[in-house]
Amino acid sequence: MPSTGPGPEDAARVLRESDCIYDAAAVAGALDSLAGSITQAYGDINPLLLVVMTGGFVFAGQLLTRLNFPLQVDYLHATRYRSGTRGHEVEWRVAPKISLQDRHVLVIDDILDEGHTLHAVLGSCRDAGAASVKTAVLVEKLHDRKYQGIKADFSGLDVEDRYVFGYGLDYHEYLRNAPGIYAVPDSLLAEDA
Ligand SMILES: O=P(O)(O)OC[C@H]1O[C@H](OP(=O)(O)OP(=O)(O)O)[C@H](O)[C@@H]1O
Ligand code: HPA
Repeated sequence: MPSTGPGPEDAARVLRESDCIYDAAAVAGALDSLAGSITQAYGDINPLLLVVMTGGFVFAGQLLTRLNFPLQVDYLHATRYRSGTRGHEVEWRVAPKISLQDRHVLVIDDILDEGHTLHAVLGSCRDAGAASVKTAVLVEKLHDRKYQGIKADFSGLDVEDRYVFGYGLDYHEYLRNAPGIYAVPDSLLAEDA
């Protein structure tokens, strides 16, 4: 539980006052479609799926049960937003335990926003000797601030340029469990400043 910043009552108010842009059924449809594309690309090549914690765990969990082929799973923890809503430098907390050498690696994260996190993760996977590295995100935010024009190889849902939460995406570490993708009104975000 965070010691500073918004608390549970604030999170409840944010959930009440936010816009649901994709409900659970829409997310499930996107997951089915992503699972189909990922199965086509990876079904025969024994990939290593690398989940970017913390936000990637809900997406990864729901995606994995839709993938019916041999694969291994590991995780790493990199964070840029820490517990807030504004980005900083990418901070490494936990590295993968399984060797990436000569593996086909699929990096799984909740969102591609400005792309600094995925850019850093991709670089480190290549440095670790992966045979190939691709990325899958549940949500891609549409704006022109992408770091070095980075794109996800597999992407489920587009969102406009607003702070979003749900399905693993947090609002000050809360609301990762929200059963849809929600956008926070700018007026509430301004209260974080
Ligand atoms: O494209 P970017 O602008 O780099 O942002 C995307 C990253 O930001 C979030 O992680 P965060 O740093 O908030 O850590 P968390 O997963 O623990 O919430 C999210 O889970 C992505 O990893
Ligand atoms: O819009 C967002 N929501 C939650 N986490 C994030 N990390 C980057 N962008 C976002």
